[in-house]
Amino acid sequence: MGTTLVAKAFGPKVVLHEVSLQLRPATIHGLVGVNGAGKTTLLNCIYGLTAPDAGTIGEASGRRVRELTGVLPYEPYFYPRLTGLEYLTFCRQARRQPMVDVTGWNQLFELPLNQYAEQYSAGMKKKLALLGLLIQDFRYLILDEPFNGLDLETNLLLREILLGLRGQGRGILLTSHLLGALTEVCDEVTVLAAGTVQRHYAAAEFGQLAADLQSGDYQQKLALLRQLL
Ligand SMILES: Nc1ncnc2c1ncn2[C@@H]1O[C@H](COP(=O)(O)OP(=O)(O)OP(=O)(O)O)[C@@H](O)[C@H]1O
Repeated sequence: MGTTLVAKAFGPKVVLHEVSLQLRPATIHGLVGVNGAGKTTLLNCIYGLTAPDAGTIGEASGRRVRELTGVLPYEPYFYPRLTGLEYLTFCRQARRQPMVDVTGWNQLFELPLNQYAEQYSAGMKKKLALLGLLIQDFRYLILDEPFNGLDLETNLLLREILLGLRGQGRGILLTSHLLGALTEVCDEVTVLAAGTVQRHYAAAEFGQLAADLQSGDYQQKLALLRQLL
């Protein structure tokens, strides 16, 4: 699955300039970049939540990306007066699949599934949205900041879950601002800067990624910080 030369502007503001990116099966692909670089916009274009102005998005089989892909938004939203369990049932039924037993999965996440989801804490909402993806059978997953807001134990569990899904052949595209989480789980990382692909790093180049992040601009900011403190 991938994008070719995708461009997107909001009014006069060009947010994506001809971005091309490939998400392969059995691969965890990290998308990083400073705040405002265009990561969420790109994910939204891939999933079809935002219409790109130019470029193509597609999958080798020709099937619609949305049919094959589950998405975890940065801030999951739940309808009012829907319990956690009702939300999970809705996830399955929306794709014409019968409900499954979620007891095992919920032993991992320990959610109060009989309570209204909108009353969950931020981390609990993220866990519920993840659970909604895990009980479906997506070939690809798009996860916007999946580690953010999860407690320490669930963060560790999520890393194992992602590696397990990769082992099943699924392709996972995720954004994160946590270098450690990225380098531990990703097979490759694409750095987006001001709406263009700045560089693509294979796993063997992750040392260079860390070095690049700490050079140039960052060193100037450190010098400024030393004056300010
Ligand atoms: N609906 C919109 N209308 C106008 N501008 C938008 C819209 N959505 C995003 N933008 C702008 O597009 C740019 C990229 O935003 P985007 O959310 O894709 O960045 P990001 O890389 O995901 O950032 P972050 O790391 O902070 O989540 C920002 O300058 C943002 O203000």
